[in-house]
Amino acid sequence: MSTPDLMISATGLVKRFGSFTAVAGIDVGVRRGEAFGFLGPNGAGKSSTMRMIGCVSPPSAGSLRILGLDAATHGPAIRSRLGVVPQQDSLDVELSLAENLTVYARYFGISRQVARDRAAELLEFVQLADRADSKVEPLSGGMKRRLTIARALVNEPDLVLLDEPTTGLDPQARHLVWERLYRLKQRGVTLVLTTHYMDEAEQLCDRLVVMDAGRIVAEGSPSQLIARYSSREVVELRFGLDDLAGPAGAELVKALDGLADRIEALPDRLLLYTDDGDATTAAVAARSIEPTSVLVRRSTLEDVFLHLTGRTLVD
Ligand SMILES: Nc1ncnc2c1ncn2[C@@H]1O[C@H](COP(=O)(O)OP(=O)(O)OP(=O)(O)O)[C@@H](O)[C@H]1O
Repeated sequence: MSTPDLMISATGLVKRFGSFTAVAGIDVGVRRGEAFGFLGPNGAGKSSTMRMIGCVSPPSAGSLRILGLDAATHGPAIRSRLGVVPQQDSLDVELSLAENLTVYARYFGISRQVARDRAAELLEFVQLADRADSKVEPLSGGMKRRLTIARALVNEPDLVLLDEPTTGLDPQARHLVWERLYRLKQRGVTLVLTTHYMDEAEQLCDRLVVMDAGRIVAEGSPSQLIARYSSREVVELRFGLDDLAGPAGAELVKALDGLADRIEALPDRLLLYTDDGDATTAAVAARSIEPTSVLVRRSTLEDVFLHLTGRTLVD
């Protein structure tokens, strides 16, 4: 791929805090128009990576080019062309929704009239037009998030960075944010987001990297990752906690030997990775094993993460 098509190009990117290495040498290439995700648990190094990409935190080592420019030498020029949605909303609660956008627009040298028009358009886009003149304070978490997204679009960026865009939101509010982000992508905007929600990554990302302890442990589209690191289906067998603790749990796993490609033991359930969930369920029953419940589902990125790291994404 030619360099102009790469919105972000990182090679051997490192972030150290004193003797601690938060990002341990990662290579990333993000193409124009795609939605790219960093998926990983808390502490994986996602935010540290995003802050380097946002040119607010200098890399400790490695090379980083954003929009074709060197992040080390062109920070202000890059920042002026990015949209940033930080993990914590930093809205001015004293101002109205529209004023939050117009005041922010001034940082980019956008004229008052253009800022006013753009604010009206963006509030329409995030479905908050009817509250343009209300104060921010009483808004719900989901509305504040949408307003923060609108604010990030004030300078008409080609590249928007979103750090955990829906953390802390209820399911309905999350879906609304996903839907707006999807529309943004349809308009040709490149989205880069971090998340520790596998469903968010599956919904939004064309391509993603799975991060753990500062490193990239896998890369691909959600379906490629699932095909590569998991089976088509998963049979979840739930048992009482006592059934799975210690030797009893080990006995159970042994009793299931040969029924699945792979078995993962979690504190409250066993996961059987298989291409035919119903056949596996029948085979379990034939061995007179009696879990408290059985669920057959398709594999998700959560299963990919579990396979790669031996841990679940969300505790
Ligand atoms: N300013 C800092 N000084 C020291 N350590 C830091 C600093 N910022 C982050 N870290 C550490 O670096 C590691 C990676 O943090 P980071 O915030 O990048 O992870 P994350 O994947 O974004 O997780 P989260 O979802 O919790 O934000 C963590 O162990 C964190 O404690």
